[in-house]
Amino acid sequence: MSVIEARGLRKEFTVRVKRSRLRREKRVVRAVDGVDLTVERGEMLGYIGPNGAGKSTTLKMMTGVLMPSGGEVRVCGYTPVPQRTKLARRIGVVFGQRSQLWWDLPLRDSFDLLRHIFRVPADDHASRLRRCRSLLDLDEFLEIPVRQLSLGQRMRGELTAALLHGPEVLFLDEPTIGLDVVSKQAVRSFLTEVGERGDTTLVLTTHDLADIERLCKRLVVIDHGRVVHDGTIDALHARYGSRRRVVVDLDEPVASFGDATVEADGRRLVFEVDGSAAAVVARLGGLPGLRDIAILEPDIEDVVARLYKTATEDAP
Ligand SMILES: Nc1ncnc2c1ncn2[C@@H]1O[C@H](COP(=O)(O)OP(=O)(O)OP(=O)(O)O)[C@@H](O)[C@H]1O
Repeated sequence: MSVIEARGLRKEFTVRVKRSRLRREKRVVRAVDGVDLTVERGEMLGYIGPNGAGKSTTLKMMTGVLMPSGGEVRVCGYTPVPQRTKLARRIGVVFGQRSQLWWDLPLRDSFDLLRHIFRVPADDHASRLRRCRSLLDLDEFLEIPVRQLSLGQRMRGELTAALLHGPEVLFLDEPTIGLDVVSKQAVRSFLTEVGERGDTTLVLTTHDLADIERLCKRLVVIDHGRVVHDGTIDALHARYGSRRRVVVDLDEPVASFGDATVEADGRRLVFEVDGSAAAVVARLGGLPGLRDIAILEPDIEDVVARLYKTATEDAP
C-alpha cells in the first residue's frame, strides 16, 4: 500500500531580483516542477539532488508546511496542508537545521510534553522512549536543557522526539549534517533499525551519500525540480556503466601493462573490470616487484556527480 502519492507536484516561488539601483524584477523560481512519486509502506527512500534542486521544498509540501502551486500530493491518505493536524499524528519530521524541542527544557521534559500533545498512551510512550534511550545512548544527557546539548546529542533527541508518537512515515532532511563520525554512525544504525522493522517508511534527504548507501535501497534524484532518476543504487551504477577498479602498486615502474592505466610514475596500474576481478589478478603473476593489490567497488560519489552533471547539461 502506498503511503505517499505525488502527481505532477509543483511549487513556484516569486522572488524579486535587483536589476539595477532602482529596478527590481519579479522572477518565478520553479523549485519543484512536476514531481511524480509513489512510496510504499516500509520503503527507505533516499531523495537527493544538488543544492537548490528542490528537495526541502518537496518535503515541506509533503509535511504540510508549504502549499503546492500545482499537482497533487497525499501522505497517509491525507492532503498535507488542509489536513495538517491529522497528518501530524501519522508522520515524524526531522529537519537538521530546525528543532522541535523546547530549548530551555531538559530533553526528558520535551519528550513528556510531546506525549501530551500527541496523546500517546503512557505504556507506548515508555516503551518507545526505552528503545530510543538504549539505541541512541540518551541517558547521559536526558536531564540537560536542549540549548546546552551538542549538535550530535540534539540530533539524537530530535530523532527520538519524531518517533515517540509512533509515526508511519519519518521525513528526515539532512539528519547527519554537521555530525562527527561517531554520531553519524549512531544515527545511521538507529535509522537502519527503525527501517528494518518494516513498519516505518523513511524519506531521507542528504548530501552525505554514505547515508544513502547505508540506509536506502531506492534512490530518487531530483534536479531543477524534476526527477532525473528513480530506482535502486545498483540501477544507477548500471545506467552510468560504473565499473570495479583493480589498483596494483609496484616497487619498480613499468611503461605499460595490457589495458591498464599507468599512474604514479609507472608505479601504479589501474584496471577497470565488469564483475569479477579474478582474471586481472591472475594476469599479474609475472609482474616484478608487486607490492599491493586493492579492488575498489564503484564509488557512488562518482556516479552521482556524473548524474548531476548530465542533468544540469540537459536542463532547459
Ligand atoms: N521561500 C522561498 N522563497 C523563494 N525561493 C525559494 C524559497 N525556498 C526555496 N526557494 C528556492 O527554491 C529552489 C529549491 O530550494 P530547496 O531548498 O528546495 O532546494 P534543496 O534541494 O533542498 O537545496 P539544498 O541541498 O541546498 O538544501 C532554490 O532555487 C531556492 O532558492
